[in-house]
Amino acid sequence: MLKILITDPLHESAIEILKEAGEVEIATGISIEEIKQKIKDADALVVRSGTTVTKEIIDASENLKVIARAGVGVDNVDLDAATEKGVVVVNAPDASSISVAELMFGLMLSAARNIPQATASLKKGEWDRKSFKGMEVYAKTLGIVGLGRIGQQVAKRAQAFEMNIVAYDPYIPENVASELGIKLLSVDELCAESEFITLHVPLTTKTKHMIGKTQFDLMKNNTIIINCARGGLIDENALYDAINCGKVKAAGLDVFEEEPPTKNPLISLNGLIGTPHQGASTEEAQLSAGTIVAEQTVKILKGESAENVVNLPMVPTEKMKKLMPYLVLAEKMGSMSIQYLDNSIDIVEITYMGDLAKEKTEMLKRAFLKGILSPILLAGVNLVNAPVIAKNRNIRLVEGIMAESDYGNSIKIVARGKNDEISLIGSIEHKEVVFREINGYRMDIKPEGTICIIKHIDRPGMVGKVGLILGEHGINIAGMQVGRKEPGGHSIMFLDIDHMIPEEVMDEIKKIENVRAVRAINI
Ligand SMILES: NC(=O)C1=CN([C@@H]2O[C@H](COP(=O)(O)OP(=O)(O)OC[C@H]3O[C@@H](n4cnc5c(N)ncnc54)[C@H](O)[C@@H]3O)[C@@H](O)[C@H]2O)C=CC1
Ligand SMILES: O=C(O)C(=O)COP(=O)(O)O
Repeated sequence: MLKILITDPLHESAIEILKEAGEVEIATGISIEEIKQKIKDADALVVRSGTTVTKEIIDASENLKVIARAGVGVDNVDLDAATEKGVVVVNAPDASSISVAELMFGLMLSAARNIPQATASLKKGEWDRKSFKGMEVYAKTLGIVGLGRIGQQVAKRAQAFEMNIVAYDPYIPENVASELGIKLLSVDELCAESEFITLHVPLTTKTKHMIGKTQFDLMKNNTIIINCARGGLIDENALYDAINCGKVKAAGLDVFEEEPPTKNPLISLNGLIGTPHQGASTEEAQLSAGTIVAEQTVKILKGESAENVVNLPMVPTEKMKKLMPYLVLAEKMGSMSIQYLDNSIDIVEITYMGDLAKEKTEMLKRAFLKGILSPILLAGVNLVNAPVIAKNRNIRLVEGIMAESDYGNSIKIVARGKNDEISLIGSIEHKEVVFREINGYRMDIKPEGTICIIKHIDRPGMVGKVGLILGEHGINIAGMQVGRKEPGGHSIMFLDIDHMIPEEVMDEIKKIENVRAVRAINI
């Protein structure tokens, strides 16, 4: 009999579906040590956001085949550890979009009209009609950060309130925004123009604290900010100060950097209203998320394929084994391209060179697209769905082959965004991915961890100036390469560094004379 372990509250209908596939054990609110014990002989683990599925937990399992996340964000599941162990991870990416969008309006209207404070006063027996004067949302500007599934649902509903909608999402094609009647802005412009701001991006190294002191300083007085995505998107200390000084009239938070927010000073502020991570907690969303992942779990346990697979642990065929290092190469090239351009990609030319020109390259194309999409969509992109998601995001891909190459079996890509382009040639050396050319500069880079790319004019002392700034901030440089085409011309500097570079340090480097652009890339 198969064993299915459930460690977070799940909809009854989902439990019923799972019972048909095996013996179900429901153990919510248990410690990591208890999960490690219980998972030993489990075939499936079903969670929501309450359980952090660490490598330690995954490694403690002996039979585990599937981890099901009954919701959207898989940031609580160690995907690499699952893939390494051959465990499939599934989620339900669309199930709660409408519920989250509706909660955002609940919080927005509550904040605008002081509904929670007025209710509390009423319950105390008071009849205070003066203290809770609010503001209309009609004709006000709503700034939506992240125009994905939830952001678009929010936009549609905001139109009914006749709000003026602007958005920040550099990776969304302009026509998607214009069809929704939305003006795309930079995040700083959005902060300066909006009366209401709502966040709908995933938490990544790039989005962490994307709303901090600089953005609060740009806001109008009495801005209302709503966060139903992830706590870490807002610098909570900066929000505390912004509420206290009147920049922010009210914040409506469903999510917090640390949950539950027991020691969070924000909670005591009158300008803070909130809910305990309730975005997906509706009958409809839970029924949908629960049954979707339960059905997927049953399919995987039966050895069938499922639709919402987040990772793709494959048992490679002999042919695939040969291509495997090139799949990693293609994915890293995709990841590098999107992070370098930091904007939507319109067209990619991909050329398979050397013996790769004779291979079936469909999987390489898919791996490249997965590389482009994963840094911005975080979860839910895999080799199966990457081409469809890319098509929906208007990414055009042109493939070609070339028998001759300076680097043997290698891949060349040229990716064009709105304002810039990148070309890369990569190959495999001693089983490792190596980037051999970047924008026509010969290089020898093993793309791993954090890379800082600096475009500059070739002048004496550039390396020293950059090194000094990084050193002053305690950032260690593990390796460095500089490429130039001719003395005194355009150059490119690659730094292999130990940590992600904070935004303010990037800004300092940007200010060095003759520096043209700075990018921090995480691979
Ligand atoms: N409060 C709750 O209970 C729930 C919260 N969520 C959270 O909501 C968030 C959004 O979910 P979805 O809309 O389904 O995701 P999605 O993947 O459909 O959309 C995210 C959008 O963010 C954009 N984006 C990525 N990086 C960006 C950046 N650096 N700057 C600006 N835009 C960027 C992407 O291009 C994409 O359009 C996720 O973090 C998810 O975990 C989801 C469900 C329930
Ligand atoms: O689906 C998500 O990303 C959520 O944040 C919802 O989390 P939950 O399933 O309610 O614990």
